[in-house]
Amino acid sequence: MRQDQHVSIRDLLRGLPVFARPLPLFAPGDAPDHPDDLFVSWLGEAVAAGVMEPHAMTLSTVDADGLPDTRVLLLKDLDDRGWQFATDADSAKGRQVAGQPGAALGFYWREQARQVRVRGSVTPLDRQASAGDFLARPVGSRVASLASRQSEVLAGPADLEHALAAAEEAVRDDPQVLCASHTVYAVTPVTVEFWQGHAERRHVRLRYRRVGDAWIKELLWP
Ligand SMILES: Cc1cc2nc3c(=O)[nH]c(=O)nc-3n(C[C@H](O)[C@H](O)[C@H](O)COP(=O)(O)O)c2cc1C
Repeated sequence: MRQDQHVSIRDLLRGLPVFARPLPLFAPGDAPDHPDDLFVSWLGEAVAAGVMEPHAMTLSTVDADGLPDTRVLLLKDLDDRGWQFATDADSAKGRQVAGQPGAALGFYWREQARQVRVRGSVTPLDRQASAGDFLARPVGSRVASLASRQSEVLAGPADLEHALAAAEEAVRDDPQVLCASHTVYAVTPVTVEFWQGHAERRHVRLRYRRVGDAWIKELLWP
């Protein structure tokens, strides 16, 4: 990169507005005792505010060499079993969580300058739950999962086309066919942090920390 290009990119980045819009207020004193309840309430507010894909979240994991990795996934459910996502157990992330179950989730709802961070450990749900999740997906998604060797090197588009055609046929022959590697995982949190951005950087941070069966709420310096 040339020096003059670098200067103009830096100027571009530093000139971009941040949080220059009306933002919601967050009164942490009124927050519920359980982080899931606050998440559900914030998610509802994100949906109402028109946030695109508010259920999209980063999942960060660590590989066998201790190198972090991250990617975006969809949150599929949230209940007593944890914060759930579905993916291929043979994918990079599937192998990473099998070796090192520590993981983090991150949501960013830019329209509201809200961030939610979850840290905890990942465990697969039982085969029945994963099978049920798989069969509930639209046929195109099932075909794509059956065809995919997610995260492996793809030699060329033709290989994908062949795999998709074979998967389509398999689903036509047996609409109940399962994808053995399709797995629902649950993150059991140890901390969940809610962050409300503020134009003058008076951000509000509320962290829930699990102690035994209880949740401790604490404010954090922004
Ligand atoms: C908005 C969005 C939603 C996604 N949802 C999923 C998902 O639910 N499950 C999944 O396996 N990949 C999903 N992906 C693709 C992943 O980001 C990623 O490319 C893929 O899972 C392979 O990741 P890996 O190689 O680290 O295992 C999504 C991507 C985006 C941008």
